[in-house]
Amino acid sequence: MVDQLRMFLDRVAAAVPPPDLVNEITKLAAEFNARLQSHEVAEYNQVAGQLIDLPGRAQLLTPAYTVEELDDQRAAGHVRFGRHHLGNNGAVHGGAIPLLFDDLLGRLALVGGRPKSRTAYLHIDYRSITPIDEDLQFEAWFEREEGRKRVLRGAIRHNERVCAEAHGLFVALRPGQP
Ligand SMILES: CCCCC/C=C\C/C=C\C/C=C\C/C=C\CCCC(=O)SCCNC(=O)CCNC(=O)[C@H](O)C(C)(C)COP(=O)(O)OP(=O)(O)OC[C@H]1O[C@@H](n2cnc3c(N)ncnc32)[C@H](O)[C@@H]1OP(=O)(O)O
Repeated sequence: MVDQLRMFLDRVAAAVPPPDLVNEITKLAAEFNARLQSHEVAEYNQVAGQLIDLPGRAQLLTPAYTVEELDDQRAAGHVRFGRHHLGNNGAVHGGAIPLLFDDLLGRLALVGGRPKSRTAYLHIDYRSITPIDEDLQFEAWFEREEGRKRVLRGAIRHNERVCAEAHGLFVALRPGQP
């Protein structure tokens, strides 16, 4: 379902459908929304975003990324942005790139039984165009840990070319802290 929804968002962004088809799809989408509404659960019971074996952990906000290497200091894998994440002229939207890094660095900050943390800051350097519809490689790693503070870095590459780099501070939450 998540794969189909990701594809649907890419198709919606890319298509200029005739009015009859727009009406038909609107009716179908309204029917799906009504059917899902009756199965709504509280945040802590939802599965979207929790399925860590699925690309992008089944969280539709992020692009479908796949983690291929992981230890308690480093993660690496690949990602592909589609038309849904297009900014313009074939390049990924500048807001979609920190979104990916927040997810990657935020997830790595939890690995190895570390307590939950929140992003205190996330700095992005846009080094070159990040293309849509291409397989890109990502890497995330720990720079240092000092008490509750975890400083992580990340990079997205298109083959040998660096597209974007990230530098983030994640602060471990105290018990009961939201
Ligand atoms: C890669 C694949 C791995 C596979 C993983 C497997 C399983 C994982 C499964 C699922 C994972 C699911 C989700 C994870 C994904 C994404 C995570 C995203 C996380 C977020 O997207 S979350 C939303 C955005 N985020 C916020 O909504 C934060 C709002 N904010 C606050 O909640 C507070 O602000 C907080 C808590 C940050 C700190 O507040 P606080 O009161 O607890 O602590 P305090 O202020 O005392 O700071 C303590 C020390 O940090 C320093 N410090 C703090 N902030 C700083 C800054 N900005 N610049 C420089 N230094 C800073 C202080 O200077 C002090 O340093 P010192 O101790 O040296 O004095």
